[in-house]
Amino acid sequence: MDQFVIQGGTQLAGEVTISGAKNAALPILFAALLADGKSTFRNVPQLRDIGTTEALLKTLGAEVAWQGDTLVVDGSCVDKVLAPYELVKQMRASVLALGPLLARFGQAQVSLPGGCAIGARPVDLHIQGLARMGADIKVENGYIHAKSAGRLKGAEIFMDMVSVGATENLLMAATLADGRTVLENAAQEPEVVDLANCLIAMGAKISGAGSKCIVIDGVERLQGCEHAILPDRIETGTFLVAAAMSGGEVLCRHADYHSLEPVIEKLRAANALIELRDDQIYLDMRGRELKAVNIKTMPHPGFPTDMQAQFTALNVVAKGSATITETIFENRFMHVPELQRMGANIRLEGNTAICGDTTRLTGAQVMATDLRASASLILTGIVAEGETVVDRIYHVDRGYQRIEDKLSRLGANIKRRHN
Ligand SMILES: CC(=O)N[C@H]1[C@@H](OP(=O)(O)OP(=O)(O)OC[C@H]2O[C@@H](n3ccc(=O)[nH]c3=O)[C@H](O)[C@@H]2O)O[C@H](CO)[C@@H](O)[C@@H]1O
Ligand SMILES: C=C(OP(=O)(O)O)C(=O)O
Repeated sequence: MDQFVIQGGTQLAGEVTISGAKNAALPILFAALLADGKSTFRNVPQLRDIGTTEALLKTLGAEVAWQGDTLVVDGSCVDKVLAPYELVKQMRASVLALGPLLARFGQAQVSLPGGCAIGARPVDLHIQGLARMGADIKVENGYIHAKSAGRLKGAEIFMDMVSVGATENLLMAATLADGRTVLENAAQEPEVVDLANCLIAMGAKISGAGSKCIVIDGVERLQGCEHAILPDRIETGTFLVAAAMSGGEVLCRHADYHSLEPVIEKLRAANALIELRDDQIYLDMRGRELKAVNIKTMPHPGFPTDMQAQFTALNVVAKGSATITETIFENRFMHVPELQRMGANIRLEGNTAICGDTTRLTGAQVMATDLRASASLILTGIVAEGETVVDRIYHVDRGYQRIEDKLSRLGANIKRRHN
C-alpha cells in the first residue's frame, strides 16, 4: 500500500490549479445513464472514485472514453441495471445509479452501500422518495431491488433531514417521471446546482435548484449534453488551509469562491488575508498570527463537514483555543487520535473537539482513515518537526488529484512511497 513521506517545517508559496469537483462529477456521470445519447463532460478530475464510476458505467453497458480531462459517456448503449457489490463497496456514491436506472428502464438492482469510517450513512431517504414516486422497492440479500410499473410518477416529497445524495438521486429520477415532482427540504449544495444545470442541458425541466424546494416537471426523454464540472471547493479549501497553517501564501487558480463563502469567512476570522479575483482566490498568511476559530458543520450554506478535519488541523497550529462541532456525521473525528500522536492538544467531548494551544508538533507515523482525515494529517505533517509517514493513502486518492504533485509545487517536501 502506498504511503506519503513528508519532511515537515516548510512554508508553502506559489500557485495551484484546482481540479473539477469530485462531488459534482460523480452524480453528473451517473446522470449520463438518463440520456439517450453521448454526453461530453469537461474538467473531470482524475481520481480513484471517478475510475470506480467509469467501471460501473461500463458494467451497465455505457461506452466511456477519456480525452484529456474530458470524459465522453454514451448512455444510449446502457442495457444492464445491476450495480454490483464489488463496485459499490469501493464507493458509496454508486447508489446514485439507482434513480437514473429506475427512471429510464423501470428497474434497478443496486447493492446497499453500507456504512463507512465516518458514519452509518443509511440510504432510507433515497428509498422512501423513490417509493413515493410509485416504485416498488425491496431490500434483500444486500441489494436494493427497485421496479416501477411504467414510468415513475411525480410526487411531493418532504425529506425530514437534508441529504445531498437523496436530493441528487430523486432529482435525477424525477426528470423522467410522469408529471411534477416537488422536493422539499432539498440540499442546497453547489454540487446539486451543478447537477441540475447538467440535467437542464440534457433537456430536463427543473427550477429552484440551490434553494430548499426543487420543482421538476418530467419529460419524455433526455438527450446527451456538454457540461463543464464546477471547480472543487473542498480541494480549494484544503490548499487555502495548507498555506495558512504553514504561514505562507497561495494563489488558487480556476477556483469558485461563491461556493466557498463559509470557508473563506472562517479563514478571514483566522486572520488570513484573502483576495478574491474572478476565478482565483489568493491567501497570504506571511507575517500574520494564525488564530484558532470555532466551527460547527452544517448543510450548505453552512460550514461544510468535508472541511472539518482540515480546520481541526488548522486549530492545532493556531494560537488560542476553539471548538469544532460536527453535526452531519456521527463519527467524523478519526483524525483526532492521529493528530494527538503528533502532539496536538485536542480533547474530544461527544461531537465536539476542543483544541487548545499546542506547544510542539512532531512528525509521526499516522494512519489515514477517510478522505478528509487523510488531508488533515498531510497538512499537519507539512508543518510538524521532522518526518511524517501517512499510511493508507488510497483514501486521499479517492478525492484529490495527485495532491503530492500540487503540494510539491508549492514547496512541500512530500513523496509517494510504493510499498
Ligand atoms: C459524493 C458526495 O457528494 N458526498 C458528499 C455527500 O455525501 P452524502 O450524499 O452521502 O451525504 P448526505 O447529505 O446524504 O448525508 C447527510 C446526513 O444524512 C444522513 N442520511 C442521508 C441519507 C439518508 O437516506 N438517510 C440519512 O440518514 C447521513 O447518514 C448523514 O448523517 O454529502 C456529504 C454532506 O455534505 C458530504 O460529506 C459528502 O462528501
Ligand atoms: C465524505 C466524502 O465523500 P463520500 O461521500 O464519497 O464518502 C468527502 O468527499 O469528503
